[in-house]
Amino acid sequence: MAGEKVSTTNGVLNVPNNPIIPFIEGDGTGPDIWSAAVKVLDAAVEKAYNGEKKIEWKEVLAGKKAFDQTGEWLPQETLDTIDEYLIAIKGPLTTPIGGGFRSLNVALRQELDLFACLRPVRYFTGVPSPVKRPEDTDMVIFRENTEDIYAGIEFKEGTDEVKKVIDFLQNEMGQKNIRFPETSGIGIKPVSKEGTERLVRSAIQYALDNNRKSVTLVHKGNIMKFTEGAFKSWGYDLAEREFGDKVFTWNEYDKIAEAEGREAADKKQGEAEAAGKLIVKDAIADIFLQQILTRPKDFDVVATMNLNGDYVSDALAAQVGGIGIAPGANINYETGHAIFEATHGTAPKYAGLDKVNPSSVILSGVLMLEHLGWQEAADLITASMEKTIASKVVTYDFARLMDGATEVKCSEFGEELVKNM
Ligand SMILES: NC(=O)C1=CN([C@@H]2O[C@H](COP(=O)(O)OP(=O)(O)OC[C@H]3O[C@@H](n4cnc5c(N)ncnc54)[C@H](OP(=O)(O)O)[C@@H]3O)[C@@H](O)[C@H]2O)C=CC1
Ligand SMILES: O=C(O)CCC(=O)C(=O)O
Ligand SMILES: [Mg+2]
Repeated sequence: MAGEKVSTTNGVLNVPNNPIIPFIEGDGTGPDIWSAAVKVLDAAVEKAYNGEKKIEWKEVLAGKKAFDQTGEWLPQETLDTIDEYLIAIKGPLTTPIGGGFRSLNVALRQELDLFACLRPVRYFTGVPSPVKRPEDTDMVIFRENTEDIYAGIEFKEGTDEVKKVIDFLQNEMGQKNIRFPETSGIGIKPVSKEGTERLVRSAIQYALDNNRKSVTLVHKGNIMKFTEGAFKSWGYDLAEREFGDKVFTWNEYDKIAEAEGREAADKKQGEAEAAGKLIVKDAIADIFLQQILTRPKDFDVVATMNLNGDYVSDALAAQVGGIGIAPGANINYETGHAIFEATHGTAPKYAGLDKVNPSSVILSGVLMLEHLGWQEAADLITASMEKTIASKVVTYDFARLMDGATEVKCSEFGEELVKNM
C-alpha cells in the first residue's frame, strides 16, 4: 500500500508525509462515528498542508467484525500491525458483563503495554453542562493502564480455583476477614512500583512540558495501603528523586510543617509556586470526586490507578458536556506506541442510527495529530469544533440540553465541521 511507517529514533517520532495509520472501526456506534471522523481528519490534513501530507488508513480488525471475518475477537495480526506501525486509532469495542471474553480494549492496552491512558478534559464554549462554570474544569487525566484490578486476576465463586485461593488466604496467610468464604468470588489487585513510576513520570513530564501548575496523585491509600497507598508514596519519591527542584511536593510540605510549623511550610510552597515550580500533591479518591465539582480550579494534571481513572474520566467528562465529547489516548511513552480512542463505549442502542456525537473520536484524532506533530491540522479541527458548537448545530446529546439548537445526525455534524474549517 502507498504510505510509509511512522518510526522512532532515540525516543523521537519520525513521521513521514504519508504515514500509514491502522484503525479499528469498533462495535455498536463505532462505524457511525468512525465514518464521520475519518472525513474530518482527512479534510483537516488536506487543508492544513495543501495536499502535501495525507494519512494512509489501514483497517485492522477487532471485536465483532473480526470475529465474523476471522473467528477471533482480537486477531494476532491486529496486534502485530499496530506494533509495527506504532500509532493507531480505534472506535469502541463491546465487553460482555459478568462472563464471556475479557475486555478487548484492556487487552489491547496490556498487550502493547500502553501504560498511560491520557484523557484531557476541557470545555468548549456553548456545550451544555450540569455545572455553573464548566470552563473552570481543565484537567488532564493520566490513568495507569496495565495493572490494578484490570489485570483480570479473578476467581469465580464456587469454583475449585476460588476454593484454593480462599483456603490459601485463610490457612496459610491467616486471613480472617473473608466474610462469606463459601460464596465469595475473589479479585486480585496488583499495583507495582515500576508501573506507578512510569505513569507518574509521564504525568509530571507532561505537566512540565505543558506549563501546567500541579499534578495530583489520586488514590484510596487510607484503605488499600499497599496498593493505592504505595502508589502515593512511590509517586512522591519519584517526583523528588527524578524532578528535583522542578517540583515542590506535599510530602516536602509535610516534612517542613512537622519541623518548622505550617506557616513555614505555606511560605515554602508559596515561594515554590512563585518560582514556577510544579506542585505535586495528592487527594483521596472520594473527596477528590467531590472537589472536582466544588473547586475544579484546584486541579490540573491528575495521575491515578486504572479503576479510579476509569471513574474519574467519565465523571469529569460530564462536567464539560459528557462523554460524547471526551477524547483519549493510550500511550507507551518509552516505545512510542499509541492507540487513540474515545472515552465512551459502543452505545449499542444507537448503533447504525447515524445519531451519536462523533466528537470524542474526532478529538481523539486531534490528540493523534498533535502526537504526530501535525499541530496545524489539529488546530483547524479544534477551531471548527468551537465554531460549530457556537452555531448550535449539534447532535442529539447536546441538542436535548440546549435552547434553540439545530439537531443534526452524526454524519451531518462531521460535514458541518469540514464546512466550518
Ligand atoms: N474503550 C471502549 O471501547 C469502551 C467500551 N465500552 C463498552 O461499551 C459497551 C456499552 O457500555 P455503556 O456502559 O453502555 O457505555 P457507553 O459509553 O457505550 O454508553 C452509555 C451512554 O453514554 C452516552 N454516549 C455514549 N457514546 C456517546 C456518543 N458518542 N455521543 C453521545 N452520547 C454517547 C449515551 O447516553 P444517553 O443514553 O444518555 O443518550 C449512552 O447511552 C459495553 O460493552 C462496554 O464494555 C465502554 C466504555 C469504553
Ligand atoms: O473495555 C471496556 O469495555 C470498558 C473500558 C472503559 O470503560 C474505558 O476505557 O474507559
Ligand atoms: Mg470507562
